[in-house]
Amino acid sequence: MADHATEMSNNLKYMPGFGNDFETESLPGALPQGQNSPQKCNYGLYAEQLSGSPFTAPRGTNERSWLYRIRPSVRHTRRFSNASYPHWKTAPCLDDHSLPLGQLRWNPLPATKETQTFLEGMRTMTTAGDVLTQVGMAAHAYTFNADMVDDYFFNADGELLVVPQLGAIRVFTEMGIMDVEPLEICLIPRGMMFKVSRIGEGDTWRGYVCENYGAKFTLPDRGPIGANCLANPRDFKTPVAAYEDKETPCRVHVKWCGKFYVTEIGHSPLDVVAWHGNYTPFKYDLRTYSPVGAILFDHPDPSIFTVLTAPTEEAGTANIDFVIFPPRWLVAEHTFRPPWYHRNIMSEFMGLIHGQYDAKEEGFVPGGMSLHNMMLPHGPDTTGFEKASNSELKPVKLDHTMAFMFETRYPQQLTKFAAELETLQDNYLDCWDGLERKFDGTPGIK
Ligand SMILES: O=C(O)Cc1cc(O)ccc1O
Ligand SMILES: [Fe+2]
Repeated sequence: MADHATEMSNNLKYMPGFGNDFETESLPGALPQGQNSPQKCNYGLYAEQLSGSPFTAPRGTNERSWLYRIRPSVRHTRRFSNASYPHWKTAPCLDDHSLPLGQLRWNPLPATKETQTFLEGMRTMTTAGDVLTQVGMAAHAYTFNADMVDDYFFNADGELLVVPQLGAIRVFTEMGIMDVEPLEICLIPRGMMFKVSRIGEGDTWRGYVCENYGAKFTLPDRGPIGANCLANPRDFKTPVAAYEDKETPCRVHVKWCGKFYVTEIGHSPLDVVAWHGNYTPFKYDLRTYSPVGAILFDHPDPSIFTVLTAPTEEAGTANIDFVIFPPRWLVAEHTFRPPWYHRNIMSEFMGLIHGQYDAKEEGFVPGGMSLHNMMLPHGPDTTGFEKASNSELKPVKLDHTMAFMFETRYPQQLTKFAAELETLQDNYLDCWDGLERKFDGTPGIK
């Protein structure tokens, strides 16, 4: 398969379902039947287990896959040397910078000037928690303009939730290939080797990544909503097995407890011919999310738009919620329809994939980012407030919009890069300037 694809491939096959036990082989008979570890595997393949949960995790959260590959992965990680990706930071990271506390918003990362790959183009905006105790997350933004051809990567520190915003990407993992375009997301499990290449033409490919150090992302419970709507399991797509049979010099890059290493090998590590199991990458089309909302009055909490949640031991207190704000009908009567003004114990990192966000029609642009950290007040800008307080409340389709939030229980620490980024908006706070006192002590609608 060529590294630079001109368009998303219709030939790639995916298997539907969230957390299913899948099986797939790219050569007939490559997958052993009835057992995991035959004395000798067909085609001379090596059998290898990849564990995404402790062996003893309860059945409902126990995840592992069996990979049948040309070489065992001990042959893919020979003698590491130190490597450096200075812009990819890991918690705890209390970078020294002089930006005081505040609500923050950025325009998109500037386009890449040098040639760089997905790995080289990763820029950490915030970190939270502590990778050494497998708690917390990092919010990254990326730009890149070159394919990873003979360069491969795995992240031992957490799974990666990739949210392309500009340009489609091909993610070739050990377990198969996913083509992912803006308005789709994909998840690369912790420890899984992969490379990313560009799809289509362009100057810059751009997006966001949430690195989850904690328990894996899963579907939120629906409670009284019942068995359907929100993110439906069948819309999650896991790739079928695909492999590269390539005997050329390659490099495997690793991130492990915040440090980077690289190893030189003479072949591709993406050599899995068949696999079965439930520890897998997947992609998901955000357009298949079925939102449920207020159908009479008031603005519900954004948790109704949770696509995936990464839980902690404390009930209802997520390490990360991945929340989207998709197109939807607004029908609530006698209601201020956009988000209310609020302060939140959770910390909110937001991005805009496409269109406009209803609380901030100006200033929050596609590819942009905002950070409303623990307990910092925020809400609609003055224009949004005036518009929503005075508009006729007929049913309105909120269209051409797709914002998202990485919301974490842990305060998000700004990196020096984010604090000094040239696209930081100095005047963000001005968006609330016009919210003047209306109260004059007399009753009545003002
Ligand atoms: O702050 C934001 O824009 C995100 C958000 C949206 C919403 O509808 C309610 C709460 C909330 O934090
Ligand atoms: Fe908020």
